[in-house]
Amino acid sequence: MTDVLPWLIPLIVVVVLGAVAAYVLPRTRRDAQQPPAVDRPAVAEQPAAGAVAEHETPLPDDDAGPSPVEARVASPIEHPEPAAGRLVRLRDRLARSGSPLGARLLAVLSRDHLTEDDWDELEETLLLADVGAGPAGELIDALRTRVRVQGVSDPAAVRTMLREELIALVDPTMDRTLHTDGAEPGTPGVVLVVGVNGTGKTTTVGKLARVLVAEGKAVVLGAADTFRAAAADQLQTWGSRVGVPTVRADRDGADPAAVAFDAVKQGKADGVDVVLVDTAGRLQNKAGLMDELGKITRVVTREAPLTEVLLVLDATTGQNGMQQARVFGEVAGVTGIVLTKLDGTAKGGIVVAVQRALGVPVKLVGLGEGPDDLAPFDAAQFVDGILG
Ligand SMILES: Nc1nc2c(ncn2[C@@H]2O[C@H](COP(=O)(O)OP(=O)(O)OP(=O)(O)O)[C@@H](O)[C@H]2O)c(=O)[nH]1
Repeated sequence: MTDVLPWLIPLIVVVVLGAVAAYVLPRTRRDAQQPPAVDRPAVAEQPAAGAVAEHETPLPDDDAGPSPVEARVASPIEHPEPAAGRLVRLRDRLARSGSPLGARLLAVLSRDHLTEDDWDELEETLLLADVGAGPAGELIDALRTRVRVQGVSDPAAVRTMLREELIALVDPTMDRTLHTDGAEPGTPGVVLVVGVNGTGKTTTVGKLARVLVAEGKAVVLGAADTFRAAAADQLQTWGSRVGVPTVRADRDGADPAAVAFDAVKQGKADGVDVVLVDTAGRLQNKAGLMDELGKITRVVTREAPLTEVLLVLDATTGQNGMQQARVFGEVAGVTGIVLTKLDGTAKGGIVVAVQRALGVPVKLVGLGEGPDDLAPFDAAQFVDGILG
């Protein structure tokens, strides 16, 4: 035994050292490869002297609010297709959901001699599709007059008339341009996305970022939904797929106005084309949340003018969306409507009703949960989708 000891002890030391090295070294290397969790932007500056003093809406830096952080996530970058022409998918989606609107209208109109009951049935069909009483009555009157005056009974001709009247009702003259160009030199376009809970705001911001990237635009996302913990992660995931950074708060429940402000500030500093700001879902009867929305609008405007305020409405909620639309219109100065989940309803008439209620156009529609299921709205394509 004493003969073995002199070489056994060094051997044990070598084996132990080897085991320790095998455990520690790979961990150290792995840690060195990890990107930092977050990348803090410069501390937000005060706006220029002379900016409007507003005691009830302190500037983000005065808020003891969050210090928003910008997260850039490295992952394979996707190259989405441009959005033009996507609305044709509506026909397929509606066909799958058994769109009764177009089918029922055409079934009645193809009858030989249209009676009073037939016209009532047509009007009822339009009402069931959420067109709204006023517009439904207008369409029936216009169609009735044309059918009578022109003495048309051929189903194909009646169908053409119906198509024309529906297009007129949806109003092809409305300007549906999405305003994403900066309103002033050196400022990005700023798009604020608002609406009640679960309508699809975050999803829409993510899809819209893809549309803009497909157009070759540089985009920054602002995760001003600090109310729902997972919303910022959800948004960041959308952005990272197309190489778009997300400015977010470093803690839940932070001041959303501060995050929105920092996102726009960051976008301006980076010289991007568009900043898209997601906000928390809010009920139109919750005064505090609606005040908060007003504050976001005012604070963001100090950094750059808002170029578009999009109200996201869930098409499946039908007429309930009308009251929401009106209140948001008053508080947030809505300039365009995004109607989501149009794939999940046969009641496309809500397009007409909501445009009438707000006097602003539907600019985009959601046609599904897929990343590229957001389509620019077009009156004729929409009606063709409904009529099948
Ligand atoms: N079928 C369908 N689902 C959609 C569409 N747009 C959004 N969704 C789904 O609607 C659900 C809610 O979407 P979110 O984007 O989380 O809604 P949100 O308005 O941000 O929600 P809050 O932050 O809670 O207010 C998700 O499951 C989306 O996939 C659409 O056009 N069609």
